[in-house]
Amino acid sequence: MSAVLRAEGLIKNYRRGRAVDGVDLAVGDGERVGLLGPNGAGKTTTLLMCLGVVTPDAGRVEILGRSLPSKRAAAMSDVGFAAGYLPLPSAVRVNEYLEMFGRLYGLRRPRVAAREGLERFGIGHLEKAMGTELSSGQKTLVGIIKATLHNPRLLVLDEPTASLDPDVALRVRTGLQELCATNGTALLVTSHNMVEVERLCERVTFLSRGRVVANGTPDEIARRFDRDGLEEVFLHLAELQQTEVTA
Ligand SMILES: Nc1ncnc2c1ncn2[C@@H]1O[C@H](COP(=O)(O)OP(=O)(O)OP(=O)(O)O)[C@@H](O)[C@H]1O
Repeated sequence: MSAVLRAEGLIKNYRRGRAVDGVDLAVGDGERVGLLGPNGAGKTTTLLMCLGVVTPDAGRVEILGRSLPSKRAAAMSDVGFAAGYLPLPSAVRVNEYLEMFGRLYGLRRPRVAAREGLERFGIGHLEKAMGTELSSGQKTLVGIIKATLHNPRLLVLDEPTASLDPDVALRVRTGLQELCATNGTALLVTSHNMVEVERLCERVTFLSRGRVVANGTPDEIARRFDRDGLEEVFLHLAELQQTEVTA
């Protein structure tokens, strides 16, 4: 399988210490990968280095064969990014917001793409709503739709369902599964919801204290740690991380 994302030896130091410590991460064409780990494990920092938003102290990142940072602009035309914590402007309507991004992406029919995205994630009725009229879950959905308007080869999602109730989270998962199946979009997603990751991702990379501690299918990882599913592996790793911090 050819790689849409290949990151090698990523290191990032902050004032209080090393956040990411030699991470290798790859996402194959059309592959759905979960990046997991306890709070502070280095997931967001790793994602932001893969997107060229945070500059690594060491290591390299390639997206579809284009190296960051020199080829970042070209690389990003094939990437979409959404996160639960990204704000949405309040003074525009949802369709205006999406169409504006569609035009920035250079789409020939931004209105059609916006409409399709809204239908895919089950919020067609919010097309004319103002940003101020949306719940935080609805804002998250609009952010994901924005990130997928240009049919990216790689979709990066940081905690996409963090603030969502189970019904909306299911809608996000279903929309993502449909998108990936239809367009062959590869997915790199962080989440603290292990059930969601088990359903959505074919492969999982676990981080703990900035290092990769496991990489494989959810079943392989559960077997390797002799645990019943990802939830138990997560709890085990979180406990180890906490023990190391307090030791
Ligand atoms: N901009 C920053 N400046 C200083 N330290 C930072 C910065 N961003 C992250 N860190 C530190 O780097 C470490 C990793 O943070 P990161 O946000 O990557 O973890 P995470 O796995 O995404 O955590 P969470 O699950 O809580 O979102 C943490 O110890 C954090 O305090």
